Amino acid sequence: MASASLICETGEWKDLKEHVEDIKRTHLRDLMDDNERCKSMTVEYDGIFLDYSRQRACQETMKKLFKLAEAAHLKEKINRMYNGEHINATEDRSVLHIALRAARDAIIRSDGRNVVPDVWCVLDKINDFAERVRSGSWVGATGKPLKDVVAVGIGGSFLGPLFVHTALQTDSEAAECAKGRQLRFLANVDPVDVARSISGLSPETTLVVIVSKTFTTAETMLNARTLREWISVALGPHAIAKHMVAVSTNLTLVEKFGIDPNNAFAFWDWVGGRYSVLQCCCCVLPLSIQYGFAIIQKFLEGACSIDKHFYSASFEENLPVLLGLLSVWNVSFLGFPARAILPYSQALEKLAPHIQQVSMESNGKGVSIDGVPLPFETGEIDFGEPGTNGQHSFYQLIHQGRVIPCDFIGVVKSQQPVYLKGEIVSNHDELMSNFFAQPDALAYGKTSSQLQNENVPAYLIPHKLLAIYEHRIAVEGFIWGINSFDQWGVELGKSLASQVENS
Ligand SMILES: O=P(O)(O)OC[C@H]1O[C@](O)(CO)[C@@H](O)[C@@H]1O
Repeated sequence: MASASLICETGEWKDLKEHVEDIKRTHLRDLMDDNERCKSMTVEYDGIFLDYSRQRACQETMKKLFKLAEAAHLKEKINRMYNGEHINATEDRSVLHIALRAARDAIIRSDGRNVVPDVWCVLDKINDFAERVRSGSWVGATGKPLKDVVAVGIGGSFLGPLFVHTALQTDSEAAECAKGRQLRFLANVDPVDVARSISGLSPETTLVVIVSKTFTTAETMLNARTLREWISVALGPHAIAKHMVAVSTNLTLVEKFGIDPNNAFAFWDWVGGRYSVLQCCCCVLPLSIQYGFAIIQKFLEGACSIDKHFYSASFEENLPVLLGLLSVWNVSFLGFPARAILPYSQALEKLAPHIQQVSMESNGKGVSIDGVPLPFETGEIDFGEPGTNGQHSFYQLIHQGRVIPCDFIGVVKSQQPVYLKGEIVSNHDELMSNFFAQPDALAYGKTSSQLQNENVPAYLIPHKLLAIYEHRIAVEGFIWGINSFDQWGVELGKSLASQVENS
């Protein structure tokens, strides 16, 4: 008999299990015909419009999921996270990525200390450093401005910054700020990735930013040594001080590597590696050099808006809570383990790879946070591509092979409007026609003309999306009663790899 502390032992869980039979007797088409139900399944906050009416759920389902949230003490767990309690029990740490984007005057405590001033001290240092590099007052060993950056990191120290860079590259305001600059990423230990990351770059005009929370990750450290060699051979060992900086919690190892501690940007162990996309350094440092701090500050403000919403909105109006509960419903009750992330925006091309890590590394667990083996599966198998590319790739399986819950993400206003003479709609509206049609094709729901009459308000902005997914993943873990903030399974792989390397 599993411990009573497991969520699957509660009456609320069993009630939902029985409810599955009711839902199986319905068809999504019928659920979609119930206008009152569909209207009750839309929520809007700060320019994000969520329509979850195409989920195989009814209002009764939602009521039962809110009761499950109570049984899981969801609100208490959110409060404990925001209060800086060590909810990452296995590593005895707070989980305070919300502090990374808090307003300067906010008070967020970890172990009794308000950490927000520390965050802003680093943000101000980044702002100053980025401005010096961008303006040319910080130059390389031969006196040339550093117009190119190679960010070395892997996992959350790579996928998040890559996602944001991909989203900003085609934004006209951001692109203007980045004129004449290149930002490259080096993640894989494969020397092909090294070659690609420095192809066409000169050491004289390149700044290497080593991004590593631990400063021990084997791939990152070998890549850092490889680029250190590339710079030293071209410019001499003394050049390291001008061409390499680091972001890490481990300043001792940063200094041991040969980087001046004054050129290191510290961050804290209360930030999980994959939750660090909004980390002052992992993301903000290379991107502030590329685009300027002002653009990135908007990004932080967007995430902060979602943090406030997640903390204060009722569960019925709470975007991350609704999405997290629906994920639990799909995985643990309807038996749909996968989730497709389908942004109808090429700028969001790297959202799915990033969320894959945040979600699957957080919630792919086999024991509860108390170490009790779980009699049910947790986590989602995330995958996705931007629309309409995915429609010409894997959608067939979703249409006629399996039921796969999908996150269709649409953006009202294009970054790059194009409207050819003689075309019925603009290129962006051609894209959005598919955005509206596909969910209905899958759900046999409303016709596209009905949908187009709907008043889909303000556009999605990437940073709010990220914060929503971060908190949605935390909600899933809180409900499943697991630790979404450690990754011991991955650690095992790392230690085995170093054993193989040594042998
Ligand atoms: O930033 P670090 O310490 O180099 O770790 C890189 C990545 O490796 C992991 O620890 C395991 O994949 C991730 O959580 C992290 O983002």
